[in-house]
Amino acid sequence: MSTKPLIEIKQLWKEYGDNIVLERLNLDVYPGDFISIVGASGCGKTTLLNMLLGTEQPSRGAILLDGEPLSAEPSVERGVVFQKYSVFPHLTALENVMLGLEFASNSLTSSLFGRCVGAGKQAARDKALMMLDEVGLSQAQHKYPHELSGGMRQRLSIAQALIKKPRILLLDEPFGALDPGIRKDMHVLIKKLWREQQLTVFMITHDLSEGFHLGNRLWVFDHVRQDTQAPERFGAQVTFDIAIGNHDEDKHDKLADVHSVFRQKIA
Ligand SMILES: Nc1ncnc2c1ncn2[C@@H]1O[C@H](COP(=O)(O)OP(=O)(O)OP(=O)(O)O)[C@@H](O)[C@H]1O
Repeated sequence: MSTKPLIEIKQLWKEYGDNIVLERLNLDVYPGDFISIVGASGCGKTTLLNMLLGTEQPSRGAILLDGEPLSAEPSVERGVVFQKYSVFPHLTALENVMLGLEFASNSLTSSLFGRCVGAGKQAARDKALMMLDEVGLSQAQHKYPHELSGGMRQRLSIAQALIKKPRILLLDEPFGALDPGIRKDMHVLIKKLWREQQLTVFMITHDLSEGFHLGNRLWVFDHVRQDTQAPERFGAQVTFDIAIGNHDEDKHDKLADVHSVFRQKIA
């Protein structure tokens, strides 16, 4: 693994009015890290993801990408998948993935709706078909989202996020709404894509086992300081940054060690 951080989070604070959500985060993230993020509801996990995506800005401090301040809006370097599917209901699976390419090229005159014709459109279509194949959806290319199962819709969201070949993938409880069996299939898929596409991944989860199974690092968000009279007075921090590693046997032992400590903190 590279010794140079891909992302540096430096003295980062996020406040909404008087509500201090996050305080003084200092973290380095390396290319190829898969960071699982856990913590109690409302402690700022999604807020951090939004800052990494560029839809929210830090109140103080900075996030650096390759040593440079992160651009103030989403870019092709960062793909995102939410728990609720972010695909468009009136487009087929193939069209949804092609639309992902359009966002990447910053052209709103899309190959679906306008100018991009001929070779360009065919290339976009071929790329989208390959991506659908990667996520196991080639048979469903002409289906609309409402004709897909929950797991298939999340596969489609992942295809849409990855068609732009981002270096960073942001996952906000991506499998939270899926049945356990389907979740397992999704774990296999996301691990495969992480390795093949050499992604750096941030994944919020409420399932500690899932976080351990997928991640090579686990961040636990918690409040170091508490004021019960004024809960908004102190922000959450990353209180533990646990190196989980990549070997399933080691993970199993470590999970058993920390399960009882963190169980009540992440529910
Ligand atoms: N745009 C916003 N304006 C004002 N307050 C906000 C905004 N976004 C988030 N917050 C507040 O920031 C805090 C953290 O919210 P966030 O969604 O990041 O928590 P979370 O850890 O992801 O929670 P959960 O696990 O329930 O999804 C909450 O108090 C929330 O009300």
